Amino acid sequence: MNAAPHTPATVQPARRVAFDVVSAVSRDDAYANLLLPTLISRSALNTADAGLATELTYGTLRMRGYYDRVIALAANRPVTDIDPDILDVLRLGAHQLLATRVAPHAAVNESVVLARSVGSRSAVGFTNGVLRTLSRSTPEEWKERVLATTKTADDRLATEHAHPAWIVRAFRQALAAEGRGDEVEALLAADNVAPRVNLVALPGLAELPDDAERNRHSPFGFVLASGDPDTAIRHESGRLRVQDEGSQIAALALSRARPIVAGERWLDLCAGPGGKTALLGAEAALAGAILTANEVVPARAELVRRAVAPVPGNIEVTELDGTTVGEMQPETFDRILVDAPCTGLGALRRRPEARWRKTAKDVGELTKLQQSLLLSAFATLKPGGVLAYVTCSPHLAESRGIVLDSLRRLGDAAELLDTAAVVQGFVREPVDLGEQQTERAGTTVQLWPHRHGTDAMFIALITKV
Ligand SMILES: C[S@@+](CC[C@H](N)C(=O)[O-])C[C@H]1O[C@@H](n2cnc3c(N)ncnc32)[C@H](O)[C@@H]1O
Repeated sequence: MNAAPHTPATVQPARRVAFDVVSAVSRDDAYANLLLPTLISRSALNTADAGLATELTYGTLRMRGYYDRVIALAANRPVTDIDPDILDVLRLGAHQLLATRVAPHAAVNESVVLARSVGSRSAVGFTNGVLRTLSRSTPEEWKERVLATTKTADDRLATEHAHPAWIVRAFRQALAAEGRGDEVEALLAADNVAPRVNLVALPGLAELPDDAERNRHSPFGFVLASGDPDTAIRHESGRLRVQDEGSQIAALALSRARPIVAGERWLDLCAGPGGKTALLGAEAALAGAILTANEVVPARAELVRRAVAPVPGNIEVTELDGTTVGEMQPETFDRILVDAPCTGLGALRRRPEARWRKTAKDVGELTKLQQSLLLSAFATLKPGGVLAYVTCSPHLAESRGIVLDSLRRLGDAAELLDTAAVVQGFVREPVDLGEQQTERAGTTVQLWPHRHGTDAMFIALITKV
């Protein structure tokens, strides 16, 4: 057997953690953002090792599709013919060799030790051989070779930026709808850069800290120039929260759609885990509105209760199926947020494995639920009230498609508001929204990671005539 000389005897703890997470994601559909912190703490990794484990895990999961194409070339066989555990070892090794500063001999040797702990003797030799082949060419040479095997322009983009081709097509269509189809590559690249931790200071409840670097658009959003976000959040007992800037803009689009009259009743129909509820609750409390939150999954409803604990106003949290609320409580609320369950294609930069888990089929199933939640919300909206339909997906079927279909079904009873004008009215800097498509004088808003530095949130404000 030709295992490398000087191979360490045991698997380094950071690499063990990274492998355990990557393989649990491949095998058991585990969520890396939940499992990784658990395993880091169980293995008592120091800060440097925790950083290494995080980088190896997230980098490998994010670029998995690309690494598989490289591995197939280096191994001279399809990755489906490779033992799943060994394939995960190779993916971690490929990430170290192609995208990190880990010394090539260390990347190969550590991978061989890992392979020995999970595979047969022949698998150890195979791992050694494939990674040595890989280490003999530069990352640029591998990229050239892999891209030479692609057949279409979209396949090339999908391969280079490690996105499934159906997602590339969906992104291109959504960008083309606003005359910006040529931005698709910038969007794919933005998805591969982990964003800094973004926070919100709940209005009326917390001040921006001294070392806050303010968000470009959200009046309450910031990142910390220095210091640890967790410490700042603990210090402010939840009045500072982690929240993407796009989510803040979506919640504020509803609360700022028109002046608030004291005593208004608001509903957050799909509230879990409660990020937007907390911001809406703070806005409601400032103006004397009464917020109810609803979330059908009990464990997530519990997270909403925790999220709103620091917010005044006794926010009630119910656990109803949102699709039934319209029938049960007709014409009850003045403002409603429908932050619908969606594919989450707008938040891929924060969920590295999500792109490989979703399929085009998920879109069809979700649109049925989205449509019925929107129609139920419209039924529980008072005449003259405002509803915000929001998704963290730019897929046209989940965003504009649902809105246009609902407007068609609701006829003269519903009107799309000028959502873009509402958003431009409260943001700190004007938002570049591309070409606006108007629908009976109304507009929608689509935010983008590459253009706005936010998740790709979609927002449509609808009123009941
Ligand atoms: C996109 S998430 C909401 C995120 C939340 N607004 C926030 O900012 O933290 C959608 C939520 O809708 C919930 N949901 C799914 N089906 C539902 C239904 N039929 N009725 C109410 N909530 C539902 C999901 O459990 C999930 O928590």
